[in-house]
Amino acid sequence: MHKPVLVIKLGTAVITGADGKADEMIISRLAEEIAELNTTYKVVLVSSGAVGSGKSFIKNYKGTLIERKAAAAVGNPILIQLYHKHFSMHNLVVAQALCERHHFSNRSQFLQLKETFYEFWENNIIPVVNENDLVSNVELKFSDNDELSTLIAIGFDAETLVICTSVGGFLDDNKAIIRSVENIDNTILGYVNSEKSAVGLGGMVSKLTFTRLATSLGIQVIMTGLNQENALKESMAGNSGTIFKPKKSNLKARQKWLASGSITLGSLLVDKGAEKALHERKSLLTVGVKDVKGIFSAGEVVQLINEEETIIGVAKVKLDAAQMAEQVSKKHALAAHCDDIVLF
Ligand SMILES: N[C@@H](CCC(=O)OP(=O)(O)O)C(=O)O
Repeated sequence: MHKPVLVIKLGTAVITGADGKADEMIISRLAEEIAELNTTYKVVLVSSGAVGSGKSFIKNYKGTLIERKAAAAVGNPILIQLYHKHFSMHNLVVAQALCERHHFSNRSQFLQLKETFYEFWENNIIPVVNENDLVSNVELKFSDNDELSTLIAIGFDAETLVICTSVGGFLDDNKAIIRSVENIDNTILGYVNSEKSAVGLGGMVSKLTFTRLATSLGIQVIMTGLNQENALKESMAGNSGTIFKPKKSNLKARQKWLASGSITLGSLLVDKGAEKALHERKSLLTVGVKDVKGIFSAGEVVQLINEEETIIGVAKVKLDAAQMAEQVSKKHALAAHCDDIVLF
């Protein structure tokens, strides 16, 4: 039986209580629901909450980056033990997958990750993913687990990404949950404020950015809370939370992976001539690159930005950021091959 991939992202505020510790009631309910969903989907859990679960072990914790790293390293095993405890009651085994950015920006590393996840599913094991905070420095961090779960959903060509949040869905100006969103247009963007939960990293702005990318690549995104019985089932049936409808996408798996690079940190500013050539399916030469931003290695995916500062696509580059910067506007070196470029 073909099982589509279902990615479920759990924000810090939905799985931890006021004391910062993981809420076992929520995890137990989740285990019950996932045991059922596991019969029809290949499930991936992306769980935040490591910092919250570990921060009480760090003296005078104030939330600096180094304290967060240490707290996450303590909190991750605590969290995974809780998942193990509650999921094993439903004969489900969990595996911990701590990811870093290069596991996504480098295609061969991503394919290794993918192979291992398929091995998990073959063995009826549920991967529980989190960022490997311990070794993620400022420049290379994911912005938050909304980003990580989106990269996973795109890379695995998921049918659905469920983002579980403490607000229970996407709210309009009257704080009422909008049930269904066809297009993330200016009206929808107008409802967003930049508030975040006190404990999480990502706010609604980040959720909407990633939701827009995922839906544009054919993935249905659902935002929901978890504090009611059958929360996942109800939201997937359209009875609670918000469903963001997917767009039709004809991109192949590799092109989707390339497109997911539009949320990486590097970018190339291309001139008008190069933009025209890209639309004629030509490769990108360094002479058409006006500026280089961010840190990236050869073989990674970066955004392509035109002179009007619009993101026009993504490219897997042949040179690293320093080499690219050295060649900018001067030489006709190959910056990205046309097969490695996806325009939006
Ligand atoms: N890796 C961090 C997750 C940070 C994060 O993205 O939190 P959230 O915005 O609540 O999903 C942790 O486990 O605490």
